[in-house]
Amino acid sequence: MHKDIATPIRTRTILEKHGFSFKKSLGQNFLIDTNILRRIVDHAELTENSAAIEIGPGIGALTEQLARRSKKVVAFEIDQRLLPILAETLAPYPNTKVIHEDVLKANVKEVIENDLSDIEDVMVVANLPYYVTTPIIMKLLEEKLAIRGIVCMLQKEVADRIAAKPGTKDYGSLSIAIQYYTEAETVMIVPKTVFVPQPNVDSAVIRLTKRKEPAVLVKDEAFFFQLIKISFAQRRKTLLNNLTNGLPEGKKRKEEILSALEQTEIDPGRRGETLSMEEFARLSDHLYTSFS
Ligand SMILES: C[S@@+](CC[C@H](N)C(=O)[O-])C[C@H]1O[C@@H](n2cnc3c(N)ncnc32)[C@H](O)[C@@H]1O
Repeated sequence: MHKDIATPIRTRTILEKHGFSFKKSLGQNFLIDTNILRRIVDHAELTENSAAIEIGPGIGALTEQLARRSKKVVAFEIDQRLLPILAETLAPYPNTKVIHEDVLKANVKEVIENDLSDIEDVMVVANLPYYVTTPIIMKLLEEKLAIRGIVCMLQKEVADRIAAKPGTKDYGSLSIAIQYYTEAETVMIVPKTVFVPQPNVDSAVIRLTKRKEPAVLVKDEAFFFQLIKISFAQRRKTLLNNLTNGLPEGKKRKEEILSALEQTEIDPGRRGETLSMEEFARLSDHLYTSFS
């Protein structure tokens, strides 16, 4: 077995040897604790027949643990300066492949079809760059990729919002958008001390297990998500207020909204944060029909 990358001394040695300096703008906070990395990988429940897609391998600390526990790892790294480092640290792991690309611009579907065509079980596992956490997760879910789920480290505050239930202060459009596609749970809280440099915020690991079907079936997905965004536009306002301000202009708009609320048995005085996803779905279908 090769020496673990993720120890404070080994990480420092590798970085110094290559004269690497962290770029805050790329969310570069590297993990230096092998135990934490192993526990992250545990939560992905990989087998020797699984593949992992990693976003932002850094110097390969998580990649190494994934390579030991799966058949193949494909990692997207935006920072060219890390490529020679990764070539060195991942040399003992021929089942790894690094793609030098911004994951937000990458064709991940094609990578799964080409590089992982022989693999049935694909998980995304990552210590995400915090400046683009939400766009990355939403991209992976909206593109309806053939993956079992996502296990990723992110800001604790974002993890709380993603896993929040109706009626709580963290519940909002992000909770619904992600829980529409997945079952979301926070599986670990991670202290700042296991990163170099230490981030300013607390971190958590979440597991998103993809649903076979979305959590609710709606007539029009785009309208459903638009309705949710509008319903949370001003959290302190009532649903009726937010909907009247946010939905497209129309002569009878307010009456239509009131009638849809009445028919779906939703009190117009409630706030968006109290509505379950099922209630939003019912309301969305009613309004969609009366608006089109
Ligand atoms: C939080 S660090 C994680 C590094 C390593 N996986 C670890 O756990 O130590 C985030 C990594 O994502 C990379 N990164 C940032 N933005 C990216 C993007 N848009 N696409 C791919 N990689 C990105 C950074 O260069 C950095 O290596």
